[in-house]
Amino acid sequence: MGEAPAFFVNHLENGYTNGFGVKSEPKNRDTSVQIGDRSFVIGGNHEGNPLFLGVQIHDKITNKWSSPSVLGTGPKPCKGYSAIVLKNGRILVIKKGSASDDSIWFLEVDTSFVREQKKLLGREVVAWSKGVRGNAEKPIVISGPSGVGKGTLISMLMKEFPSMFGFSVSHTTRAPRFMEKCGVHYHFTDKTVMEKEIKDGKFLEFASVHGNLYGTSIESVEVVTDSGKRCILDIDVQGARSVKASSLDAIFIFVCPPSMNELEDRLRARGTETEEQIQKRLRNADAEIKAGESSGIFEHILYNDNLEECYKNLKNLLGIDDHAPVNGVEVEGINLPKEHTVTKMEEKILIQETGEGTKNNMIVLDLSSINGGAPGRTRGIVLDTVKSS
Ligand SMILES: Nc1nc2c(ncn2[C@@H]2O[C@H](COP(=O)(O)OP(=O)(O)O)[C@@H](O)[C@H]2O)c(=O)[nH]1
Ligand SMILES: Nc1ncnc2c1ncn2[C@@H]1O[C@H](COP(=O)(O)OP(=O)(O)O)[C@@H](O)[C@H]1O
Repeated sequence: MGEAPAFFVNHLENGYTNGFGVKSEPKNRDTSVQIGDRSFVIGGNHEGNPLFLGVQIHDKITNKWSSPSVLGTGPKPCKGYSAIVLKNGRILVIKKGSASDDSIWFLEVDTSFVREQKKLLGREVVAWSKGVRGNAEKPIVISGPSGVGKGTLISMLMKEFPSMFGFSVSHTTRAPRFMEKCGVHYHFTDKTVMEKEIKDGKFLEFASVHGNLYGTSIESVEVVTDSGKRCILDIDVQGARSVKASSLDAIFIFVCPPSMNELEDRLRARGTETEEQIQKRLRNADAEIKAGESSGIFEHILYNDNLEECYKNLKNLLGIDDHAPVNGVEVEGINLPKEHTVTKMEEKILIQETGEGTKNNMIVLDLSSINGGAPGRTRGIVLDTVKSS
């Protein structure tokens, strides 16, 4: 058998001067875990925001408190938490007495994503991801040169299977085209606002494309996946490269034109760009097609010559035919008890209901197949109740 049951919601010694700015008793609601020389205290709220649970770090060696940058959307504060240190730089945080779709959270303190963000931001970083039961189907990344037909193919898919696919609405600093709606085709935004949000860790990826800034916010992907739909991202090759390096486990498809002449004709016929912009897009297309075909990012390359044929090939590689079932979200609820103890047994977390008048049921949280992570969602959680006899 593996390691001995180990549980631990350790309160720090009384009377500490904490990062919340006051010398205080640890509050009942605060929870701390120790990793090496550091304690991570989870409680209170983040920068005075009552809707965002706070995180503080205490370094034993320097006896100093610090407030890390907190990335991702974290849990809302509640009546209490259990926390346990997992492998690979994560802390499992269980909200007491919460419904199962909001009870399991992961605070990443030393994962590759967090290490990368630390380097980028030059300061201490932690990142939240929400635990989600089961596995949604992989998001789909579609790239290809401007005018090749990505938008057309995506629209066909969304029209035919409206409850199966959802579009990740990107942010961009380019001006809206005639008929483009903010929040539907893009979130049209200001460069300084977008740069600030990138700095705040709100984006899964971003890139400068044809002279404008484009990016996928973490939220835009979460909105789609949380609704139980398969998320489609229409992003350029640089963005696809970033997504490939992130925790988002996706399918990567590159769409090629039959020829450069045909691409030019399509761009002109669309009538949405000025001559100067068309020239810029055609110049970039060459490099993009080369990168798409040879970068090793894309598992699938589609040639969009005849539209109907290309659409059929797209559906084939996504494993859907005309009678494909509509995928849904699992809704069975298991509420985590307010009073409980938590024990770790290898990859399983045993949550034992305690307290008077309870049935002493045990809930088993199986983390052996989790995937994904911050920023976004940790998927693949299995939750089961073992009734006490
Ligand atoms: N990296 C990245 N690229 C994006 C994003 N959204 C759109 N793009 C890409 O930006 C490029 C230009 O998009 P757009 O201005 O809508 O022109 P279009 O491709 O000709 O329709 C295309 O290659 C898109 O795939 C994003 O969020 N991130
Ligand atoms: N297979 C095709 N044959 C001819 N025209 C096409 C084909 N696919 C797309 N188009 C047209 O080409 C233009 C560019 O397509 P669009 O979907 O906007 O490209 P993208 O999103 O890749 O920039 C649109 O006017 C569209 O109707």
